[in-house]
Amino acid sequence: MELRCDGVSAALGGADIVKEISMRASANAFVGIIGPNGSGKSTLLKCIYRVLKPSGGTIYLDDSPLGALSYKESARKMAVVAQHNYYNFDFTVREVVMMGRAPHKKQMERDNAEDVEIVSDALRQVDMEAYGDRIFSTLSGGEQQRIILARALAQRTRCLILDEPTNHLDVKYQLQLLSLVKRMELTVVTALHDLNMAAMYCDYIYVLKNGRLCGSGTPQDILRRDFLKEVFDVDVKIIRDAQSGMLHILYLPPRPDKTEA
Ligand SMILES: Nc1ncnc2c1ncn2[C@@H]1O[C@H](COP(=O)(O)OP(=O)(O)OP(=O)(O)O)[C@@H](O)[C@H]1O
Repeated sequence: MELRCDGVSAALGGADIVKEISMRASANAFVGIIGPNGSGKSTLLKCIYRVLKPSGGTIYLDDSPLGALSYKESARKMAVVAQHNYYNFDFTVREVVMMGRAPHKKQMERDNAEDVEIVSDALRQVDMEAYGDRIFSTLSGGEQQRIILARALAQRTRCLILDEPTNHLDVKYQLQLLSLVKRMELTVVTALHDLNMAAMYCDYIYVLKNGRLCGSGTPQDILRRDFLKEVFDVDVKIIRDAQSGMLHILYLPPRPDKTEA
């Protein structure tokens, strides 16, 4: 499944936050969106997962404009791991993951044996099968994040949208989550802060600054010293591992401002 944004803009509180963004995640590609705080990554993703209506442009899933699909139809094609997940009721973990099955069911249709199996499978994939009966709100931030991924996996979609999915996760589970998603060969669009994770997992990266696209390319194209300085205002050293060819970004502390002395 391909996901495409054609000149997408979004406004919030009367301000233009996302400005004419065009991007594409081809079938089964792992695409990262990076950029400084407030650059518009979440806002663009919210347009993609339909909690925000773009003020301009069109988003396509394959050849269907999102607006032509019902919410249920798009939820059968695209699952989301958003940044904040709160429930007003004390749902168990299993109930939360079962919500991922809703787009595949008629109103009031009961959960069947296949749903139960899919939910158990999703919990197993995120290493949380022992937590099924726990109350979701009592889990730690990282545990909740893994359950929200399980809910998205239980949706069994070909496209996955992730907004900072590694927030709250310790390094083992950061690697586990991104490796799991990568192995599944879905079309993935994810906002990421960690540039080393972006280097490891992304096939292609889009860079946002002040709501505009300011670069795109493979990790090798994008993760360059001068460009990262320009976008993030940080000094870095880029190291390429001789064996794996993998890029590592070493952050250098800011130099003291000479005028301060
Ligand atoms: N409801 C709102 N009204 C006005 N401005 C908003 C609203 N929601 C978000 N913004 C602003 O839009 C800008 C982009 O926010 P967004 O959350 O998309 O950025 P981001 O790139 O995801 O940031 P971060 O890396 O900090 O998560 C920010 O400056 C934010 O303050």
